[in-house]
Amino acid sequence: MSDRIPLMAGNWKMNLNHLEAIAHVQKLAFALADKDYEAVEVAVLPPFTDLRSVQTLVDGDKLKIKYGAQDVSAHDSGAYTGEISGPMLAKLKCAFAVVGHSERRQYHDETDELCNAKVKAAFRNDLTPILCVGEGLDVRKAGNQVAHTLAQVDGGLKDVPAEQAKTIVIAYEPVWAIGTGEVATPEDAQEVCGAIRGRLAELYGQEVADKVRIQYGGSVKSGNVAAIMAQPDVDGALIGGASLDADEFVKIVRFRDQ
Ligand SMILES: O=C(CO)COP(=O)(O)O
Repeated sequence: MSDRIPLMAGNWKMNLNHLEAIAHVQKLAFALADKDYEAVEVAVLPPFTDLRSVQTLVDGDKLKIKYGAQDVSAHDSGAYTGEISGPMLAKLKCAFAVVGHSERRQYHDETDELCNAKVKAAFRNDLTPILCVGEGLDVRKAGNQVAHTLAQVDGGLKDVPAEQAKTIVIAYEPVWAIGTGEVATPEDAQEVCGAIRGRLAELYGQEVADKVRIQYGGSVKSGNVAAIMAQPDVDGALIGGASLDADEFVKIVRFRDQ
């Protein structure tokens, strides 16, 4: 048994405006009890425009739920129209910043080099990066999922010191399993998550590798989360669609009861 505390994070993607966000977090707060937060770290990752409302609610009611952003600029300030900086997110007391989600890699051409700069920007601003990695269907069919994913881990962590690396969260999200209802089998998830931990051990030593939380993401639901979480190198889940349903998300948080 590892002493890594599972991280269940809801990636809302481009869903829920700030009023809906308040209602949703209130529902979660009402349903979740102290014992849930003791067993699992619970986080929501709303769109940028919701973050201030979520912060006000969490601060005002001293909620234990954490929150973060779905992206962060590689730059801390300046002429970067449309970007949101690490200092801005830190000022809103975000705990996390997602980096390199496959939808950003795919639709915004984000490279490993840019993801690396974003990981560093997150660390520079005391945000925990959730670095997303994972292969597409072609790569999976060719059996190259491990090599492909490890190259993304190498790229994202380039020149990141061990002191920082030990606090990163890595999310393995096979692209073919995202929003498709097609879940990787628990064995598929373990194969790649185990390989990621092995690579972290090569890069930073076993002690660091044992501290890093590795999430699985891709069509996670209350019905499949327990089997995935039973894998030794899976330390949480990054949940898209199912995180928009408060009851379902709470069930996922309580994966041990499923
Ligand atoms: O991309 C994901 C989370 O970041 C997964 O999305 P789904 O849970 O909707 O498949």
